[in-house]
Amino acid sequence: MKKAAVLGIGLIGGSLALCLKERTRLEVHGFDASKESLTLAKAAGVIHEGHMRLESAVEDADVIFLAVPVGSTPRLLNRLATLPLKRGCIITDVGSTKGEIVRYAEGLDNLRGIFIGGHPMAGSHRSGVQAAQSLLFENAYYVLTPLPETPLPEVQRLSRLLERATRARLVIMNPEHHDRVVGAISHLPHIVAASLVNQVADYNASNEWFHRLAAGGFRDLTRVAASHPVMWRDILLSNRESVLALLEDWTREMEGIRRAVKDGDAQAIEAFFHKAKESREALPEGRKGVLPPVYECTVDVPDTPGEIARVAHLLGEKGINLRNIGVMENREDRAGVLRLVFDKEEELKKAVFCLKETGYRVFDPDVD
Ligand SMILES: NC(=O)c1ccc[n+]([C@@H]2O[C@H](COP(=O)([O-])OP(=O)(O)OC[C@H]3O[C@@H](n4cnc5c(N)ncnc54)[C@H](O)[C@@H]3O)[C@@H](O)[C@H]2O)c1
Ligand SMILES: O=C(O)C(=O)C[C@]1(C(=O)O)C=C[C@@H](O)C=C1
Repeated sequence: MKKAAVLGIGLIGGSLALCLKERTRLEVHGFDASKESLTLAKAAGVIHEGHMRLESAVEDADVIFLAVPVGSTPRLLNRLATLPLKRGCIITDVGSTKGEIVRYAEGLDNLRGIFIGGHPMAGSHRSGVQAAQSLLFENAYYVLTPLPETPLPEVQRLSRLLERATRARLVIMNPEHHDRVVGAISHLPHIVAASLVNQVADYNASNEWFHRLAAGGFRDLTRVAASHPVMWRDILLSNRESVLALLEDWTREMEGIRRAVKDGDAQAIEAFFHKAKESREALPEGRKGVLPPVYECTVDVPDTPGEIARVAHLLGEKGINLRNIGVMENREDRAGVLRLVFDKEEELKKAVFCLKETGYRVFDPDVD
């Protein structure tokens, strides 16, 4: 493989482009409807080459990634179907929904290339190439949704490429199954977060204390309500069936707790929270769950220049090897949260000790 084309150089397309540039030998070409995004991407070294014309972006490409909102993906697939793509090229996407897109691509007889649906289970409420980062997908699941007739060698070729570039965990799923699961753990939660924020915004309109007093609980719960409205509009419309079924279950759940509160049913209320606490605590997190061992911690640092270098220097002085260091993008209001990854548990332990001793606030998922 020599050339990759990434269509849509935003948060996900830009992050993928960075992964491909940093960890493969592919020449990475970007295409975007926004000239500004392309200019930014080129200037920041996210892509080798930027294109406003789709034809030149995908010409001779061995692999094509579609990274635009899911509502725009079918139109882009239509356009690809009119182009003389390289024989045997792999076309994949990163959309948050899979059923509709995979079936659409399947129906395009003229599409030269092998389509394999994809979805990296990592992201952020931020959007645009400015938010792109090459560590975004590390240790996250990356779902591929090939159909039974998709040639296995091509699925393996794409898996290997993505594994190397993103350092994610590749898994294969049926597209409809993906949509039911991701509907429950991503799409419904985004609706609920947005509805909470909207409800409180209405109260706040006549009394500003609602926003002023909003503390950790509200903020933790609603970070994703700041996500891109167009992206989420498209996701709900594309996964309509699953979302409707989930909203029905959600309404039933809310009715249950409403009734328990109304009836003063202490036992039912406690059981409601008890079940949630147990399930939340059983969620696989980092090395505690099904993901492979990751020896990592996060460190709160002041948002000032030179802080990353200071932490790296401190650890270096103690002979502690850092595998990776990155600024976490998904913790609102904590711009200075550094994620440190180590190869060995003992290195993590030494690092946590030394950082705490120096006065840093460190969060170690195994201890805290
Ligand atoms: N944001 C997340 O957390 C996340 C995570 C996983 C997957 N996804 C999926 O990734 C895709 C991209 O999301 P994102 O967060 O990177 O969005 P984004 O807004 O950051 O980037 C989208 C980019 O696509 C460009 N674009 C939009 N329509 C276009 C078109 N028709 N032709 C060319 N360029 C076009 C935009 O200019 C923008 O640069 C979506 O399908 C989304 O469902 C998002
Ligand atoms: O971290 C976030 O902000 C995200 O919303 C990421 C998130 C999610 O976990 O729901 C959002 C959409 C994707 O398709 C995959 C991941």
